Amino acid sequence: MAVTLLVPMKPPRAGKSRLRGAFGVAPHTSLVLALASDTVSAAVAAPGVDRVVVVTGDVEALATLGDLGADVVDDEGAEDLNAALLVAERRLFGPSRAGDAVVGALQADLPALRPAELGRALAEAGGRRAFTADRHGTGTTLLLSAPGGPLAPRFGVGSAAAHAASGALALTTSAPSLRSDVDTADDLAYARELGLGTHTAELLTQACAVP
Ligand SMILES: Nc1nc2c(ncn2[C@@H]2O[C@H](COP(=O)(O)OP(=O)(O)OP(=O)(O)O)[C@@H](O)[C@H]2O)c(=O)[nH]1
Ligand SMILES: C=C(OP(=O)(O)O)C(=O)O
Repeated sequence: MAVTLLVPMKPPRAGKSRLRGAFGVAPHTSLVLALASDTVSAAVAAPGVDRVVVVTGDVEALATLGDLGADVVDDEGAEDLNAALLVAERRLFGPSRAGDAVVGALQADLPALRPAELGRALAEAGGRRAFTADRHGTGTTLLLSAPGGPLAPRFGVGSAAAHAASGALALTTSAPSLRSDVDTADDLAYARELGLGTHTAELLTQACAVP
């Protein structure tokens, strides 16, 4: 079963506004890129993942994610996150989603992500449309289609309940690193306890070293 993971991202200067200043003097774009670099590196290495595709309105600003093994594609001016995912799904698989490929959406702010935990979630889904809720139980960090089926994303406030209501299976595998997206400074502290990936850890060290 081939799994392609879409990783939606606003242009880095615009995204993750709630984290502005959380890394002291580090530029905001560096912070957004570090979080995404750790996410992409782990996703590319996860068992069962064939392809990782970053979907964004600013391909140029995120080109370095290509060096980590992701493809970076334009969201064609999509108006929001769900629309950007639909644009990429259509672009990669065509309008009818023929074949048995699984498409997923993975949040770009999972700096503690462990490849094995993502692999366990894919294995538990086992070809069913499924999702992982974030550690608060309200948001969604990963949504997977059934083979050949539509992703039908419902990201946004209360997305875990929305995905469950749409018939997606709530995965129960213990995967703290997959559930720990970083929207706030508190989330960053939590991910730090789990163990940050090298890009985010190094940026944090540099930011703290500057008086
Ligand atoms: N390509 C694309 N990605 C988006 C869009 N809107 C949100 N995203 C991305 O989807 C993910 C989750 O979105 P949000 O939780 O709203 O995150 P955010 O807007 O970056 O963060 P805040 O500004 O703190 O709310 C983030 O990686 C966003 O950058 C969009 O219109 N297009
Ligand atoms: C958009 C979502 O993510 P976040 O927690 O980053 O706002 C979501 O969980 O649906």
